[in-house]
Amino acid sequence: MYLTVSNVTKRFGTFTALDDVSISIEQGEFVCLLGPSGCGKTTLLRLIAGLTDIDSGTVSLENGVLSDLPARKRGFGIVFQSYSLFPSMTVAENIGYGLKIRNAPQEQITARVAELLEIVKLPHLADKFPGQLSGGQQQRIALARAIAVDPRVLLLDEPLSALDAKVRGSLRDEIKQLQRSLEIPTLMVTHDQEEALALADKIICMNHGVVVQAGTPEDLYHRPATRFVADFMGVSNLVPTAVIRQEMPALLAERPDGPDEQFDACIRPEKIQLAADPSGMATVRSVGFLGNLTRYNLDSALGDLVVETHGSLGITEGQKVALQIAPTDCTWVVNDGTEVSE
Ligand SMILES: Nc1ncnc2c1ncn2[C@@H]1O[C@H](COP(=O)(O)OP(=O)(O)OP(=O)(O)O)[C@@H](O)[C@H]1O
Repeated sequence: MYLTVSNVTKRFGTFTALDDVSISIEQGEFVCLLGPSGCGKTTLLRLIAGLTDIDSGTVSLENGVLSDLPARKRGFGIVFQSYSLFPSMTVAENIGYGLKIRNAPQEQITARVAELLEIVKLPHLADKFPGQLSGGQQQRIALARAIAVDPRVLLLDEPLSALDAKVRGSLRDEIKQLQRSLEIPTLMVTHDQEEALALADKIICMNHGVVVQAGTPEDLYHRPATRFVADFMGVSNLVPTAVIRQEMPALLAERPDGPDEQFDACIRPEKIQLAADPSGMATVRSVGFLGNLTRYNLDSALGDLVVETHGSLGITEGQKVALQIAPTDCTWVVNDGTEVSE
């Protein structure tokens, strides 16, 4: 383990923002902290950065405990959501700032700034001021400033969320490439599951100040542990055990032991096969064209279901359909009471 957070608790007054949280980041790994607003992601990032005090627990880097080290001595690079460049400094001065306060010689600073401007593909903006740049350009410069000092860890707090969709997508790809080529261990906070799936080697999914599940994007998408994770990772069909027992008992094959209320079946929309069938168990309520996908909303004996297919099946609203689901495509998740979001 490179960076380790062990049993960290943080309270604001009587409110517990983080409750006994433990996470780790390996050398060179890209980790996303994912969860809904207010779940404690930013608080965790700030604790790691040294910007907020810890009530109990430790933060360690390569076995050295960091908890008492002030933020500026941790050697971390940080990029925040809002553009946090120094407005009265040029782009070059912003990028060189960290080296300057470490008393690096001017020619070294100049060379490093030029190198970073090339890396973030903005060499022509060296003499501009932040106010003269677009949001995407400012975040690129903030990234360059954060990596200028060869940080031991890169901390990114929703760096893309203030950007429009197109810029966000391209900068996301650039951050990934940059992180891969520099191999800087990176922790990024996001509430966007698509962003986490696209970027992360490991996703740490949080809710109400606790870690609910940590694993690869594939783990969280295909093998969510709870209803909350299944719902947060995308559209899911979550069906109570009792309903499965009655309507499709073959799907029970892989269910863990436990009372019916304990586990629900999670079936991804792309895992359900549809066929027009006048005696089928489901009726098509609506059909949506999503470009590369077609989405079918069904009323069925399993409840409301969403099914997605590549291309169109030629099935229309009001038609009866038969459903085919393989037991291995049915994941069993702990029923934590989460309501499925619309
Ligand atoms: N300084 C503070 N004083 C009191 N409460 C705080 C403070 N900072 C955070 N909180 C509370 O702690 C909880 C977690 O906040 P945090 O900013 O870590 O959430 P988040 O998951 O990053 O959410 P978002 O995505 O909205 O930024 C929230 O309920 C917030 O109101």
